[in-house]
Amino acid sequence: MQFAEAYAAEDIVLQTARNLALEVGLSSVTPGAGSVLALLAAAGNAKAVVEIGTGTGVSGVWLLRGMRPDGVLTTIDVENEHQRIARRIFQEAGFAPSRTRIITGRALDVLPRLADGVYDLVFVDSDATEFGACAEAALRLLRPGGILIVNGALAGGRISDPAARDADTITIRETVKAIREAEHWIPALIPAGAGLLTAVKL
Ligand SMILES: C[S@@+](CC[C@H](N)C(=O)[O-])C[C@H]1O[C@@H](n2cnc3c(N)ncnc32)[C@H](O)[C@@H]1O
Repeated sequence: MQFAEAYAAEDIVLQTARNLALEVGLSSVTPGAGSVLALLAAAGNAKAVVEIGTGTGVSGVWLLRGMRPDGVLTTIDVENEHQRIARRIFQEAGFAPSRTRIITGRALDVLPRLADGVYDLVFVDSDATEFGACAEAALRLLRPGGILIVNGALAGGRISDPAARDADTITIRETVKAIREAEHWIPALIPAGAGLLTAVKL
């Protein structure tokens, strides 16, 4: 696992974004998880991507690096201050402002305003108690063949501990189960970083 994380080398821009996240008390996707985001964005030839939980832009930069050169990342966060940092990071990473659509607001208020069936990838990395609702929204937003990725799917190692009954773990457990059982998803749980629940929409 350590080797896999170290294999995904991060440049100075990503290191800066990661350090700024720590300064404001935020977690970011690990380098290993980030490299999976770039891989899946590239494999899906992603042009239109939705990210829920901009943070300071670590995952956004990884996604943009995997997306098509004309792709647009729509990224949502409730905290304007986090997005202010992310905007600077995207610029420092060399992405034109036209490559990002940065929307400030609560995910469940913003997602209904986004168009149906036109997105290639939806990445969820915000409030765990809303993961189920975000996954449902993703089903509407994604085109057939589009990819859903939910970060934090291992619930900090608590996912398989039946004694863990906190709200976050319960929602994550229910979301992981619902996606495995639904006929419209082809799922895989990738144990990179905090765990990436990944599913392709049929
Ligand atoms: C773990 S951080 C995201 C890190 C980012 N994806 C990265 O790897 O660089 C979670 C972010 O979700 C935001 N957030 C929390 N609840 C939210 C909600 N209901 N709607 C939108 N954003 C939310 C927080 O403000 C925070 O910036």
